[in-house]
Amino acid sequence: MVLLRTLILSSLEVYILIRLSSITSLISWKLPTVWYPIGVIILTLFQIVGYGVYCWLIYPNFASPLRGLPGPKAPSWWNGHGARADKERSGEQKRVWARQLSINGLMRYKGILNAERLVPTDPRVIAEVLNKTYSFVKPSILQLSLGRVLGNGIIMSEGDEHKYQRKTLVKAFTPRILRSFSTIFLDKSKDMVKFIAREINQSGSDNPVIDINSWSSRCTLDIIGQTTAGINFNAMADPSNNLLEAYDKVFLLAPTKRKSWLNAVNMFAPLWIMKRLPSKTLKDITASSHLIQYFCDDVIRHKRVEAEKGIEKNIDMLSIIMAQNSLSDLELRHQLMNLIAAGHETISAAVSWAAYELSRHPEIATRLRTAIREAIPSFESVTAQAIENIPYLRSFCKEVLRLHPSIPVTIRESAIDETINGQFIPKGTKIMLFFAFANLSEELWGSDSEEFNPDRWERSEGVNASKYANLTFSMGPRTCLGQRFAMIEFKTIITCLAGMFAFEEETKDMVINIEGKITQRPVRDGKLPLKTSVVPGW
Ligand code: HEM
Repeated sequence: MVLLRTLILSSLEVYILIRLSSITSLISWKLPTVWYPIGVIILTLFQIVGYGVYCWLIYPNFASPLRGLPGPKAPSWWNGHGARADKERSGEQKRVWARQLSINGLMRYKGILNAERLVPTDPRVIAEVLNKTYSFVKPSILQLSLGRVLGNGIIMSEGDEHKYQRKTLVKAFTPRILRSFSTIFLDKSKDMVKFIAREINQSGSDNPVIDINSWSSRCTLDIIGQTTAGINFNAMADPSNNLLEAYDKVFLLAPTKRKSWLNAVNMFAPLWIMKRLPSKTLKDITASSHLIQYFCDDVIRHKRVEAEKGIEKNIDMLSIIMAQNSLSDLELRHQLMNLIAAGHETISAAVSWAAYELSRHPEIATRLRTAIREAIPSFESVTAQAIENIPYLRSFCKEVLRLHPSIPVTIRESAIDETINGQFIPKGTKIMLFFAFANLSEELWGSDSEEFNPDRWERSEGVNASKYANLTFSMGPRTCLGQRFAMIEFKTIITCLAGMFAFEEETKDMVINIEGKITQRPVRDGKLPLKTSVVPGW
């Protein structure tokens, strides 16, 4: 668009120049026609370079209406705080800056090539941005990268389209439907426990090292397949499952150095360039993305045939959405891909964090196991109803999600000139919403806000004191549609895992990285290696 505008402008300028020169006889000789397009190209290039220099050096330093906002001094005159500041996803560095500079409202920093970023540091200001939903939209760069694999489903749609899609999808999340899913949550969680117990048995050791990331990912994929479309991905029984591999590749779940480079290029380069890059990883991603699309199309086709024949199977989200007859098959494919993506990795990350915290806090693990076993006498007798009545389990799960939100940051871009906290925000400004400013706020949660302590949920501060204290599921018109679904599923998986097993770090104070493209989880060499043992007597 910018290029087209510049081209039109340059053509006009060349035309005016030539007209003027002939009128005022500034050019006494006659230019051959071939020079006209060359003139346009040269002028266009000049203007593009000029515009680039303006955005890079002049706008952020001398012209931006946001330049007076408080923020850290950039270490580089040409590259602000660099790409690393943009990549940091937990918000830890931004919280340090806000604390050092006593900023409580809006902070500004310069990212890669001096690009301006705003960071609301007060939970109320984060909420204001989230509530002005259609003024602050998902950035176009995200549309390019994520939209490319997810299609135009509920996650990436905006405005009236989003309202319409949400109204259609919300019918698949009613309490009645969620109740019917609890059997699936339970069956799959129990299957996972049996598979892990078998792995322990076969290892010949009482507490072998098990990759919990792999199990959490496979179990949650099986659950989401069954609940969204009534299909069995079979990821737990078959770890070499095509679809599981495809999801890993598309979402770059265990990024290698090479993959992170591609990821960065993918953020900026147009699709036709990405498609032509001679890279095996990229070809794999495209093939995987196609596999997921074909798979979804196939499921939709089958459902249509079944509906025509009047075959009624178990209830699932896709059937409920299709029964409304309001979406085309292509739209259904996009929604199905969105639901599988949104509901798989998020819970999988939460389960990994839960196991990691259990391994680091044996006293909490013992207390949780005792609470579960007191409420439910044996593994075979676990029921959905019993799970709902264990207060310490609820506190434990909420604390995991508070301290380790599966999606720690979300980005918005102003679609129009707007205001935040009374400050004028020009169109196109990028705003980084780090949930840690709420979830880890000392003001809201006390001086131990960064510690893992499920007991805080019994006290009156934090979430009871402010509705902005826990933003793990975001808020406003785009708040997580699957929040209740997620809580029931999470509690079910943790009941089975923590009720049956004890976890221990592979080595004392094991160093982990926090990785993932959209969700964040604890990782060591691509895995979460925890010593796992069966605790007898259940
Ligand atoms: C621990 C689990 C989960 C967490 C922490 C979580 C968190 C979030 C967050 C933070 C957003 C807002 C993202 C943004 O605006 O950029 C979101 C949106 C969404 N989530 Fe979840 N989620 C979880 C599980 C689920 C599940 C299980 C489902 C469905 C089965 C789901 C479906 C969705 C959908 C459809 C949206 C888009 C809503 C919209 O834009 O209107 N989520 N989630």
